Amino acid sequence: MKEFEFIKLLKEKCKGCGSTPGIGDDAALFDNFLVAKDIVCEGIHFLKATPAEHVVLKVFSANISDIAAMGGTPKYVLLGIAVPKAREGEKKNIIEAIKKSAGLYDVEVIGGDTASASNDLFVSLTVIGKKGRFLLSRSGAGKGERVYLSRPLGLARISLEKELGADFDIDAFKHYKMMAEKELGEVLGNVGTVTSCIDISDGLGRDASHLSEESGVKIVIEEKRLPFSHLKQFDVDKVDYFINSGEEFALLFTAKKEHAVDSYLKDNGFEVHDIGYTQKGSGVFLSNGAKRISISSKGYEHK
Ligand SMILES: Nc1ncnc2c1ncn2[C@@H]1O[C@H](COP(=O)(O)OP(=O)(O)O)[C@@H](O)[C@H]1O
Ligand SMILES: Cc1ncc(C[n+]2csc(CCOP(=O)(O)OP(=O)(O)O)c2C)c(N)n1
Ligand SMILES: [Mg+2]
Repeated sequence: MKEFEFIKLLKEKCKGCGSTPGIGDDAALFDNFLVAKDIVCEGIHFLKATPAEHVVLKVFSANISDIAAMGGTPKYVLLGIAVPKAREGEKKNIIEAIKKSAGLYDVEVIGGDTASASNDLFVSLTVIGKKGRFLLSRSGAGKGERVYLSRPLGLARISLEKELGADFDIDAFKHYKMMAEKELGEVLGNVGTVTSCIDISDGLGRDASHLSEESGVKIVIEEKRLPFSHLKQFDVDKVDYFINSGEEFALLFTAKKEHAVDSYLKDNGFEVHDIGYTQKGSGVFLSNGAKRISISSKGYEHK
């Protein structure tokens, strides 16, 4: 049973547990507080050889990103960590990295849990944030809206492949340094015209498909609108790397064209990209002239 089937079954079984709204969005909402949790595991999100300080920043970014995707402001985190013997010498660096990451995102570490681990390092956060004026969800997109992306995608995958041994001229640890869109998320949660939002953790295709499914609309990404200049120096299939790069922590969101959210954001210092539109139907498609291909499953899913 893979990740999304597991979550679907769990959601069915846990229906009626009393929390509103519960499983299904980037964070849950309780009394104007947003709560989210993400874990990173050795061998899955990072390697045995990866310095722990990079791992710590990644787990912060993944969690802060979920609050940004709901239009909120992250405030507090609880940190869970299990450190294996082999990383004993890294413990002081880990503490420094926690302090630095919390400072970068202006959140306070208010608790957590610490354990030893037999072999692998695990780090997890629970993040608590304040709701913005408007709650952004995966389910609010309507048909006939524009689809916006906060920044170009692809470099996280290229740098991950470099860490895994590929010969790219890029920092092998860049994918640990992809920062969450904290400030943009706060702005999006206050404009009032953003209809839905999700962060890019698995990849554009798969994350757009979560938004498409939850909102009940088809999403069409227009290839000619995708910004590719950041991938110029890399000898890769630019479209594939753009739509199939996870752990980017960019935001994908929708709004009606007449609300000109992109111009408003530009006036406020955020240059976002208008990459496509929604329409009646289902699925996520990449269009290039008359050609349309399904990209709903382009991205990462845990086994
Ligand atoms: N083990 C779990 N127990 C309860 N809820 C879960 C679990 N794993 C995932 N979820 C919930 O399922 C939804 C989708 O999870 P995920 O795809 O990991 O979202 P995200 O990319 O925001 O972390 C979220 O609402 C998340 O809280
Ligand atoms: C060693 C290693 N292999 C593969 C990856 C790529 N990778 C691992 S998990 C993941 C997707 C995002 O992780 P997930 O736990 O699903 O985050 P969430 O969607 O819950 O925020 C990606 C792209 C990696 N970072 N490191
Ligand atoms: Mg998650």
